[in-house]
Amino acid sequence: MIEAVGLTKRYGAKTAVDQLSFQVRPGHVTGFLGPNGSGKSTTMRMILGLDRPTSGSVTINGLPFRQLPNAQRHVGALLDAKAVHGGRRARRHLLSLAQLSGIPEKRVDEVLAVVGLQDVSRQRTKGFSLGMGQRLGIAAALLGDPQVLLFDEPVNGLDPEGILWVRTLMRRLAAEGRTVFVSSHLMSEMALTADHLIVIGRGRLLADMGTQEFIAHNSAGFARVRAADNDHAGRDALGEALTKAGGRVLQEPEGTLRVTGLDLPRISDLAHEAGVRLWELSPHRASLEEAYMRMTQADVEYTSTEDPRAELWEPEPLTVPAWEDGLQAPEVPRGAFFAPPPPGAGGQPFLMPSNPGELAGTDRTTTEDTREETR
Ligand SMILES: Nc1ncnc2c1ncn2[C@@H]1O[C@H](COP(=O)(O)OP(=O)(O)OP(=O)(O)O)[C@@H](O)[C@H]1O
Repeated sequence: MIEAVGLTKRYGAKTAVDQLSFQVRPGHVTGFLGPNGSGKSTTMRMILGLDRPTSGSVTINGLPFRQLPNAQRHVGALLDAKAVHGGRRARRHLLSLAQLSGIPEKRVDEVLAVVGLQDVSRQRTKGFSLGMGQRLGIAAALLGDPQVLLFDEPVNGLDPEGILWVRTLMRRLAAEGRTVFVSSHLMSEMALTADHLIVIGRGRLLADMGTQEFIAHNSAGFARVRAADNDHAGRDALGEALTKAGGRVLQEPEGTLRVTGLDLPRISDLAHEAGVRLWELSPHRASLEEAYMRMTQADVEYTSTEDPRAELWEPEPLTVPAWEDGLQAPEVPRGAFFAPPPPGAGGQPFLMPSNPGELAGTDRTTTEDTREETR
């Protein structure tokens, strides 16, 4: 287990890591996310004793890295795949690392086989592609068969087959009961690989929770409701019924409704009562990328003038339908979830359910389960 308590690092006036406290537990792949410059690498370097905290502490299995006896046998890390002397042959490089830690030579050949570099093991690393370099870095991390593994951007430069391989490897290492801590900017990959997330922004902790719970808490969930094609009257009648029942309804360009504030069974009942045939009634849950963008929005240091991320939230122009005209905007409860107001909504907040699992009956169980696991 890795445990950080009040971990802080300042470089002059710059606070790179600010009072971070978290635990990375064995048996899980824990994703470490944050915008550029948010302090991920600095945190990893402090975990590995390469940087000294200004204040606070971080331990691995109860001890600071530098106090771990034969640390390479306990902790393996990939921080910078390019940090290998280009004139060295891959096997020679691993062999010298092994010898420094008293690791037998046969382990070198084992890890070369694990990462698929056995056929190029006698080549100099300066001829290696970025992906081959990553594989070599992962081999070095695995050398001591450690219980704790840290990977900084391990899939950087890998092709789809390589990415799948890393994902499978991480999950296998965690299933063996190891502690796996991995940073990445590839959200779709993190959603598939990590079961727990630690998210930081400007050096501060933003979230420490299960991946599914993170998505549920930071995404604007809604129900998509589509009346049978050409049944415009039915759609309008349904929209009115949903609004009267307390739902908030927005209309997509082709007429599909986005509904918040009502659960799926209730929407189905209301459609039935209004005599409207439905061709679609589905929960919409945002992706990890969308949830992540939403959470870190305020903590991004480097942005282009025109922020392309805005499109992730509302790619299509939504309209407030006629049946919402003249209605008072519902009061927004504290801690509610928001999406940017759609065009024409007069700047009113788009009310999201106070319980993010509310729209998706099945998701609620998942969220609860994840919370249970987190405890
Ligand atoms: N040695 C250093 N001296 C001064 N400032 C530093 C040093 N190392 C990091 N920083 C600063 O600390 C902040 C955090 O940097 P860090 O590399 O930890 O972020 P990161 O989350 O890993 O970023 P990225 O995702 O871009 O790799 C940045 O503003 C960076 O400029």
